Amino acid sequence: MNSESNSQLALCDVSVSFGGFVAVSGLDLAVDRGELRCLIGPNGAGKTTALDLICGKTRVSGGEIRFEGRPIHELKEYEIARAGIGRKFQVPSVFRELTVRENLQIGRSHHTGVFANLVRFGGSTDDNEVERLAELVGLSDALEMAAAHLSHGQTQWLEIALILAQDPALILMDEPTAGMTGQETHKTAELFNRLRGQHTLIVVEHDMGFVRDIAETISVMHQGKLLAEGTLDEVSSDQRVREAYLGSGGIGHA
Ligand SMILES: Nc1ncnc2c1ncn2[C@@H]1O[C@H](COP(=O)(O)OP(=O)(O)OP(=O)(O)O)[C@@H](O)[C@H]1O
Repeated sequence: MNSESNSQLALCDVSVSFGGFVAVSGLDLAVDRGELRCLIGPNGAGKTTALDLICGKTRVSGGEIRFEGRPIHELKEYEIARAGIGRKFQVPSVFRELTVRENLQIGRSHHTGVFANLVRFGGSTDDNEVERLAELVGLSDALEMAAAHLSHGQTQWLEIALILAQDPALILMDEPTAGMTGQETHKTAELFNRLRGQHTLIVVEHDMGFVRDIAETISVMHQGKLLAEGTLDEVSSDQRVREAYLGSGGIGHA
């Protein structure tokens, strides 16, 4: 396990309740720079809520979250994004009527105003960066295609490219392979392996085949707490983890 003091991200004794229901309770989690951390756990374990707390979508009721050595749990969502934390939600937020290229051009811009951004673009540095991002996520052949015509998997990759366009130090991904075909899931694992080390990634995922393809350290949550941490083999042979997954068909069927 990482030492919290040296970690890029550290959650220390973090809790949150919703109208009396404790969704996250005394959660400790530490992630090092450049790590690809998988966060798993049975339904309702508090995984999405943990991501919500890190990115400021939900406020902690207790405890502390530190990023790059600085407390962030009292910052506003946009301030946390500016500090270098990007979040991919389950529902993509691409501009469906615009092409992949136009989406990426907007994603590259730090200015607001969609059409103003389109007009001011066209410089070769930005073009190169847009093409590099498209290649990274496997969308080079789809650059001139309207986002509305992309497959589900391609739309998710475009969403990932839009987050990468902001170059966040830490990226939070909530079930990135949900609804993908087996082939799309495999390509997503390849993409994550390419991103490994360049950004810190925290990936909430139920697909254990995908987790096996990308995993280094796995953190297992149960009932709002960190239950176990280790390699996939270590956590899947942990008796407490097996018990937590009872009733959901076991860890392999989470
Ligand atoms: N805004 C909210 N208001 C009330 N309860 C909530 C809220 N958000 C989450 N919860 C509850 O907190 C618990 C943890 O939810 P969360 O979505 O974080 O779990 P999860 O581990 O991501 O589950 P899953 O794998 O099913 O997505 C659940 O019991 C959920 O119903």
